Amino acid sequence: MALPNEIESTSELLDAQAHVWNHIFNFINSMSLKCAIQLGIPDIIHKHNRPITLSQLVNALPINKLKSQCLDRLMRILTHSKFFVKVKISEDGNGNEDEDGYCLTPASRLLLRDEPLSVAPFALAMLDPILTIWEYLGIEERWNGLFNEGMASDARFVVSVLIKEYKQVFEGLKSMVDVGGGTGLVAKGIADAFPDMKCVVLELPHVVAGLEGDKNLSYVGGDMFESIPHADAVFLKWIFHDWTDEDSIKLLKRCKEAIISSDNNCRKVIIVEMVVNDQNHDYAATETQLLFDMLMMIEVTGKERTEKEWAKLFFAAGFTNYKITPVLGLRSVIEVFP
Ligand SMILES: C[S@@+](CC[C@H](N)C(=O)[O-])C[C@H]1O[C@@H](n2cnc3c(N)ncnc32)[C@H](O)[C@@H]1O
Ligand SMILES: O=c1cc(-c2ccc(O)cc2)oc2c(O)c(O)ccc12
Repeated sequence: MALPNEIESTSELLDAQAHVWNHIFNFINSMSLKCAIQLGIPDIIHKHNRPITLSQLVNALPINKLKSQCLDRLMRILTHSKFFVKVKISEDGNGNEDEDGYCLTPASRLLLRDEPLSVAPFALAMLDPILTIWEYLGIEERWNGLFNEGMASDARFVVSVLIKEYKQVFEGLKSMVDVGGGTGLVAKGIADAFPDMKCVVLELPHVVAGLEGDKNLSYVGGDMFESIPHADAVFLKWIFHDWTDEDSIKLLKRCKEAIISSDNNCRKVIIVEMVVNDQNHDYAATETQLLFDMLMMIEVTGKERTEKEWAKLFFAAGFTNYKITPVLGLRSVIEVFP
C-alpha cells in the first residue's frame, strides 16, 4: 500500500502514528497525576524523608497489596513525566540487593498538602469529573467550591512570586484596585507588603458578601464593566482571558477611567496573564499556553493572547504604551500606561 501523501518513509509514517497516539492518550497523564494526589503519594514520600522503595510505598498506601505491580507502573509513568525521580539506594549493609527508591521533584513538592504554594487544589478542581457533567446534573455548588479553592491556591502562588521577584511593579502606588480579585488573597498579599497602599477588591456582590477588610484592604461589590473605583492603579489577574476582544476593550476603557484622574506619575493598569509566545523554543511552555487557550475557548468566551493581540486591545482602548515582564513562568506581568 502506498504511503500517504507528503509522508516520505515508513519511519515517518510510524512517527506520525506515534504522535497521534500520544495526543489521544495524553489525558492518562492527567489522570495519573490526579491518582497520585488523591493517594497522597507525594506526602508519603516526603514523610519517609529518604528515597522510598516500591514495597515501602505499597505498605504505606491503603491499597490491596496485589496491586503492587499497578503502583509500579503508575510510578513509572509519573517518573517519566518528572513528578518523581528514581535513585539507587546504596546497599543497606545486610547483604540486600541495591534497590531503587523514589524521591520528589520540584513538581511533586508543589503537590504536598501542607505546601502554602500547593497547586494540588487547582489540579483536583480542573481534573474533577464535574467538568464534563456539571452542566447536566446542576451540581454547580460543588464545582463552585472546587473552582474557588483552585483559584485561591493560584492566587497564593502568584502573589508570593510577584512580591519576591517583581515587587517594584507596585512601588510608588498609593492606591490600587484588584478588579475581579476574588476573595482578596492577591490584594491581601500586596496590602501586607505595602502597608501604606490603600487596596480595594472589586468583585461581584455575591463573591464579597460578608467579607471584612482590615487596615489597608477593603472590598467593594459591583460590576467592573459599569464602574471601577478610582485609584493610582488597577490590577487584573486572570480576567481578560475570560472575555472577548470587544468586552476586553470595554473593560480596558473602564480601567483607564479609573486611573486617569490620578496625579501619580506611576499610574497604570497591571495585568497578570499569559502572553502566548508561539515563536517560543520552549515546546512544553507553548503547549500549555495553547491548552489554556483551548480551555478558554471551550469553557468561557475568552482566549489567551499573543503580544500583538494584547497591543491591539490596549491601543483600541486609548492607552499609549505597555511593558511585558515575563516573571511568572507561563504568565507575564503586563503594565499598560494611559
Ligand atoms: C478566573 S477568576 C480570577 C479571580 C482572581 N483575579 C484570581 O486570579 O485569582 C475571574 C473573577 O472575575 C470576577 N468577575 C466576573 N465578572 C465580573 C464583573 N462583571 N465585575 C467584577 N468581577 C467580575 C469573578 O467573580 C471571578 O472572581
Ligand atoms: O483553570 C481554569 C478553569 C476554568 C474552567 C474550567 C472548566 C469549566 O467548566 C469552566 C471554567 O476557568 C478558568 C478561568 O475562567 C480563568 O480565568 C482561569 C483559570 C480557569
